[in-house]
Amino acid sequence: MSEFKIGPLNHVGVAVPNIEQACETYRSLYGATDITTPFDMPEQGVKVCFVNLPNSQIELIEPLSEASPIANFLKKNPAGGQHHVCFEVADINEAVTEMEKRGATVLGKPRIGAHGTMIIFVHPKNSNGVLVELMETPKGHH
Ligand SMILES: CC[C@@H](C(=O)O)C(=O)SCCNC(=O)CCNC(=O)[C@H](O)C(C)(C)COP(=O)(O)OP(=O)(O)OC[C@H]1O[C@@H](n2cnc3c(N)ncnc32)[C@H](O)[C@@H]1OP(=O)(O)O
Ligand SMILES: [Co+2]
Repeated sequence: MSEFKIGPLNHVGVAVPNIEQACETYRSLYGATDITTPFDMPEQGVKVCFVNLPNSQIELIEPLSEASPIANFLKKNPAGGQHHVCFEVADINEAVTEMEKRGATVLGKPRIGAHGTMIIFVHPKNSNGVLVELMETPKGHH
């Protein structure tokens, strides 16, 4: 087996029905001060922003339409919920090859994520019910 392994936790994705209200919760309930302005990622079907923390990020995601990959999740969890965890990897193509070699189901093809690097998703059935995102480490990090 190759030496491939996951790196640091980059973010925890949280699906929310209303991103502005969720930002307000992190501000007023938890005192978060560094929250980015939400922006649309139509190719991912979500509006997204980040609650920046000293050691990681919470990624808030709101569906842009019924066709969003998070639409079903929010139907089942109308108040929102923890949606995915994201680990950094050195090389996304190596990640795809190794995940598949190790028997995991990679969902779709590598695509550009919200941090500007390539991402993939691994089906929750492969990791104890947790949807896992793997993202290439941004240049200049670590
Ligand atoms: C902001 C951009 C980017 C970034 O840069 O960080 C992102 O994070 S985008 C995040 C949103 N995008 C994605 O999630 C893409 C990958 N996801 C998918 O392809 C789908 O969401 C899915 C995982 C295949 C599920 O699709 P869905 O339409 O919900 O299918 P089902 O309802 O049939 O679900 C199948 C099965 O999986 C369970 N499930 C669904 N979502 C999750 C989840 N987030 N965590 C854990 N489990 C999940 C669902 O309950 C079903 O289970 P069973 O009923 O037991 O079969
Ligand atoms: Co994400």
